[in-house]
Amino acid sequence: IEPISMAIAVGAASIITGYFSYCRFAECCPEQRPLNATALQLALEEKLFGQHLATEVILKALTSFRNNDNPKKPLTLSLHGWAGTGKNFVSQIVAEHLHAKGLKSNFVHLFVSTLHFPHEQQITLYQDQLRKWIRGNVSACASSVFIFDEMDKLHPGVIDAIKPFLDYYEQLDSVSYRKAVFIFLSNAGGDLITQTALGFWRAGRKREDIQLKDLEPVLSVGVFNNKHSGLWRSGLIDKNLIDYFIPFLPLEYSHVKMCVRAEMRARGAAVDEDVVTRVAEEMTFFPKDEKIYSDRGCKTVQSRLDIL
Ligand SMILES: Nc1ncnc2c1ncn2[C@@H]1O[C@H](COP(=O)(O)OP(=O)(O)OP(=O)(O)O)[C@@H](O)[C@H]1O
Repeated sequence: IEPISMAIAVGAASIITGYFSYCRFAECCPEQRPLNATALQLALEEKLFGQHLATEVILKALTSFRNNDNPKKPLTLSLHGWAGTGKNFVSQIVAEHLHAKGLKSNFVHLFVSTLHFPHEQQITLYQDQLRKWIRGNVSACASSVFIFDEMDKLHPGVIDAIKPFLDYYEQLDSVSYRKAVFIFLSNAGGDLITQTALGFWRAGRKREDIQLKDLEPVLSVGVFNNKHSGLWRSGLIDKNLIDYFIPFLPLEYSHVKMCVRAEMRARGAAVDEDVVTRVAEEMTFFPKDEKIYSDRGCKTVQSRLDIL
C-alpha cells in the first residue's frame, strides 16, 4: 500500500475509533441506532398494566417510525387519560428505548406547562423560546425527543408555535425535523375514555375488547373542542399533524394491586399479599355506585406503601 493511502486509512480508522471511544464516555446522538422493538414490547407488556391500547399503538408507531429511514414528518403522539394511569411512566419507557439515558439524556426534553409556561401574558415569549429551543436541539440531534406534560394546563395557542416543525417539510431553515419525536401528555379526554370504558363494563364486555377506533375519533374531536386541552382549535389537529391519539384507560382495583406488587419488587421487598390488599383498599374508586376505577390510578401507591 502506498504511504498516502496508508496515512488516509490510518487517519480514518483513528477518527472512527476516537468517535466510538468518545461516545463511550460522552453521550452521542444516535442517528442510526435502530429501535430494539422486542425489548420495547417486553418492557411495555411487563411494566405497563391495564393499557392494552397504549401498548399496542405505541409499539406499532415507534417501530414503523424508526424502521423508516426516510420519514416524511416527525412522529407525534398525544397521550390522554385520567391521572396516574401511566402516561409519564410510558414516556419514560419510550425515552429509554430511544436514548439510552432516557429522561436524563441530553436529547430528551421534558416541558411541564405549569413550570415552563405559567403566565398567560407571556404566550408570545414562550412561543419564541419554544421555537428556538426546538430548532437548536434538533440541529444538534435529529432524533431528539420532546415531551410536553400537562398539555391541558397549557394556554391555548402556545403549542401552535411548533406547528411548522411537525409538518411535512423536508427542511426548514436548513434543519430537518423529520426524525424527531413529540409526545404530548394530557388529562383532557379522560372523561370520554372513562365513559367508553364504563359502557363496555356495564354491557358485560371485556376491557380488552375496546379498540382504538372506539376512542381515537372521539378523543381528537373532544380535545379540539375543549378549551382546556392545550389543543383547543389547534392547527395540529386541524391539519392532521398528530399521528396517534392514545387513550389511557382508567385503572381498576386489580391493576392497582399489580402496581403495589411492582413497587414492592422495585424496593427489593418480598411481595406480601396482605399489604397489597391493604394499599389497594386505601385507594378511592369511582363511579359512586359501582366503584370500579381508581380515581388516582396508581399515582399514590408509592406514598401509601411508605406509611403502611
Ligand atoms: N398503567 C400503569 N402500569 C404500571 N404502573 C403505573 C401505571 N400507571 C401508573 N403507574 C405507576 O404510577 C406512577 C404514576 O403514574 P404516571 O406519572 O405515569 O401517571 P400519569 O398518567 O402521567 O398521571 P398525571 O396525568 O397525573 O400526570 C408511575 O410512576 C408508575 O409507577
